[in-house]
Amino acid sequence: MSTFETLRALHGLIGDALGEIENVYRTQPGPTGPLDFPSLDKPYYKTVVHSSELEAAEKLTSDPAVVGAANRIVAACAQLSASVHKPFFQLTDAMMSDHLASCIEFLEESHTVEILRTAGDAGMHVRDIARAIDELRHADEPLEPAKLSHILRLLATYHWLREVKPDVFANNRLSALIDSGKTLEQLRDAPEKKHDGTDGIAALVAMTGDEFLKAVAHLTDQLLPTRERARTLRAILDKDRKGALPEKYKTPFNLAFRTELGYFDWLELPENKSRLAEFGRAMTGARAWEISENIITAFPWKDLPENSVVIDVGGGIGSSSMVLAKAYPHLRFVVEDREHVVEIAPSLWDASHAELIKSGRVSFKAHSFFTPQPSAIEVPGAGTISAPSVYLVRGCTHNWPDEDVVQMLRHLRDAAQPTTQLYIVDMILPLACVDTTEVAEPIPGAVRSLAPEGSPLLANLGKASANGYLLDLSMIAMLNAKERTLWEISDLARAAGWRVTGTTRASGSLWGYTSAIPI
Ligand SMILES: C[S@@+](CC[C@H](N)C(=O)[O-])C[C@H]1O[C@@H](n2cnc3c(N)ncnc32)[C@H](O)[C@@H]1O
Repeated sequence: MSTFETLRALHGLIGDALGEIENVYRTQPGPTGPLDFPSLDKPYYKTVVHSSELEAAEKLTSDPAVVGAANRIVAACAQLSASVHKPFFQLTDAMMSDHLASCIEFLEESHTVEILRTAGDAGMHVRDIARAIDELRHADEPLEPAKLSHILRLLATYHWLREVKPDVFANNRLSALIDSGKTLEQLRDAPEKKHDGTDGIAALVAMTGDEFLKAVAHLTDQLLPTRERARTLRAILDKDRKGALPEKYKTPFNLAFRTELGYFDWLELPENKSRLAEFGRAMTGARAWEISENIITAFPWKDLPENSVVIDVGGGIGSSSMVLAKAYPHLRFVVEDREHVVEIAPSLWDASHAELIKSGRVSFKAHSFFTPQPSAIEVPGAGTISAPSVYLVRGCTHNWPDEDVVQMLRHLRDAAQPTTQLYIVDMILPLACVDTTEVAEPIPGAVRSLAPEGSPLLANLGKASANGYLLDLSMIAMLNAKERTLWEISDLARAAGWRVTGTTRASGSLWGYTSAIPI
């Protein structure tokens, strides 16, 4: 294929995929004609009541056909850009992409999205935005409107806001995503409650914009410790510490935050109290990586007998258990996590979930997954059981190095009955080429490529899947851990005494739902 033929094929893919999306919308007529795709210029606030037409249009964006076509568009556009953009501009865009993350962190931390919500489509002048930020933050030093306008313009350039007219900015569909839904009064009077009772997206921005961003910046320093720049940094840290310890800079996170503690231990320091609460909220926000209904249908929950017990291992504040408990009233959930987490978890749920906790359908228990499961578990409403029907391990294996994952799964295996199932939910990273890995035992659900047969797209859909590889690097930087391929997960499970029996992928994302049974 000549380059022009490849470019034309990518262009054709975009046109075809757009046609598929239009078809889905055309077959779902709204009250005044066919539904239109949600506009990038129009904010869609989750806490505001919308017209039934807008809501239907928004809902359709999660339709599997739409998600699939949208991913092909994103992949093809990125490949086209990379092909035709001057390489130097691609390079500088990439090398300074952290600026965009910093500006989005600023947007969240300064409550600019909530301020702009009050201004509506007409937007607000940067002078007034700066004044409003100062007021909300009880600032001693006024924020410079000139700097603010440059931050907001970078965001507008990347479609994260709109510059309506010179120095006047308004929210759009992307910025509205990080709206906490709180009023300005609430933010002024109790900023520490900004993320309480929210979908956690704003908390996810706070966590990734602070901890992840700073940690990843030290990746090369940590991996290539002898390079001169890294030596300078370490010399400063060692001086602070008065004598280096061999293990202290195990992760880029340790270098960035000048700590010898692992991330989770560090989160439990008294000075990180708000970060710990934010982490729990951010995990709720991380659910947006998958469509929340996916976990409801990804495993055969409905086939489990009445009063079956699911242990949500490393379940955090219970984000998955709450969704499942609402969907399956016949099941009982025990959320196990670290003591500090389960202590605060019940207080973080709003009234609509409190009943699940009060009735005992969802209970919390302090337990480290690196210690053996108890041989008898007291479950409210189900009595004493020796092993649950299911161990659910969501978003945990990616937090740990291989040997720790084997230990975690081995403890579950040791406590399991022959009928106990293990459900692992984490990203499953495809390769960037067609997967021709030769395996002794094929796994039902494994795929060789996510791209349409014969298309010039990367087998993992490139940019459309990039968030999985970005999260992978975040895990390396924060925790010396990683996201894994299906074969890596399967090998670790086997080493711990489990056999992977199948996997499915969330529509349009890299989230994978993997089932295993005791060997
Ligand atoms: C990425 S979060 C996932 C939380 C939850 N499963 C979810 O999907 O929202 C990882 C969880 O592992 C918990 N964790 C870390 N170390 C643990 C340990 N030794 N024992 C139990 N849980 C632990 C953390 O507190 C955190 O809640």
